[in-house]
Amino acid sequence: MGELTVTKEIILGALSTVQEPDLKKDLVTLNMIKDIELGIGEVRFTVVLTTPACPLKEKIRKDCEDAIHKIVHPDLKIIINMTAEVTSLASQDPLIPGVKNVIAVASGKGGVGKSTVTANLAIALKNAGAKVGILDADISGPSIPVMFGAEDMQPLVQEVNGKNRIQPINQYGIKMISMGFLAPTESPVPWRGPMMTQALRQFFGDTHWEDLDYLLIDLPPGTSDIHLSLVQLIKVTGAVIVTTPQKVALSDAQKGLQFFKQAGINVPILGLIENMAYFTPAELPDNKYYLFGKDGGKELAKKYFIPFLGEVPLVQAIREAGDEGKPIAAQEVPVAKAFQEIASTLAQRIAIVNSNL
Ligand SMILES: Nc1ncnc2c1ncn2[C@@H]1O[C@H](COP(=O)(O)OP(=O)(O)OP(=O)(O)O)[C@@H](O)[C@H]1O
Repeated sequence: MGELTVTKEIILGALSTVQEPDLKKDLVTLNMIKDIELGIGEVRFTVVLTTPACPLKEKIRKDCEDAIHKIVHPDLKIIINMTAEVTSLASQDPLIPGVKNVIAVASGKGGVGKSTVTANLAIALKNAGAKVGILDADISGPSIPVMFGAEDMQPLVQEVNGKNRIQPINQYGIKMISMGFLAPTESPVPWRGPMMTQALRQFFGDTHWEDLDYLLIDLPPGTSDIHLSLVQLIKVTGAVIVTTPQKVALSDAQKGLQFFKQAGINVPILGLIENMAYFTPAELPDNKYYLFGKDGGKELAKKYFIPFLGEVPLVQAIREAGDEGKPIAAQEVPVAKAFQEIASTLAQRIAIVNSNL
């Protein structure tokens, strides 16, 4: 490569022309370039993405290569190590110091598949390499234990730093806590508001969550005392709204999202997911039947200027997987891809919200 002297500053100069497409700033300003090492005719460095689920990973890699080839030298060999460090809000909550992001998953109407979506998104984020937990905040009607085939499991209580802490259940790599692990589900306890708030506080503060990139909160349907307690107890990164496309569900979803948007609560809406968007029979995978109407979720997202995170079809396998206790995203089937894509888009949105754009 002749007389060329490449320095770290020259490499940084080239990389400062590469934009992070979502955050709209260059990689150097965003502090995403680490460990530059120069060798003979080659350069190595690390790009630290804001989430392992980043869908733009390959684009960013290619943009770095192109910038260096164009600005520094066309023949320089470039070895890039792509890693990720999930970002969090400026101050993490002292009640859960190791948890980077708290994501509320809400719906207006019951039965739209909020718990199913929570369970599958958790697994999809974990599959992408993130550390994920689920807090089942549906205190009086928990469904997470059944969906994870963990209804007979009981969390241990262990002393950590002189304090008794609940050890979350770990199933398929997801840490989780639910009232379903602690109280018998067949004899429903008549829960009152303050008791629920107390239980929720324990789920956050007395559970040994350790380090998590994303803690997903499966909220009860509607807007309840629990919703209010959640936003009062903890700093929530953002909320995801799950709806089905039919009118009754959409009008309830609207109420759900208005709850988070109201003054004094101000939780950013990360986006909307349309579940049961269309029916696809297993034997005719290319056929789509819009049983509940078409694009209702998309239109609602448009109306409220919130991102549309994606759609999940109504397929028998999703219901069966939930009933069998192994969410579909944990299985090697095509429909798992829908959750993987939504999880990437969601992770991207979280990074954007955290960068205060
Ligand atoms: N995309 C889907 N395809 C097929 N079945 C689904 C789908 N999404 C959810 N289901 C099924 O619908 C039922 C309700 O789902 P789920 O319990 O997740 O809803 P929910 O909104 O959390 O309900 P709740 O009112 O208890 O909060 C479950 O049997 C689940 O397996």
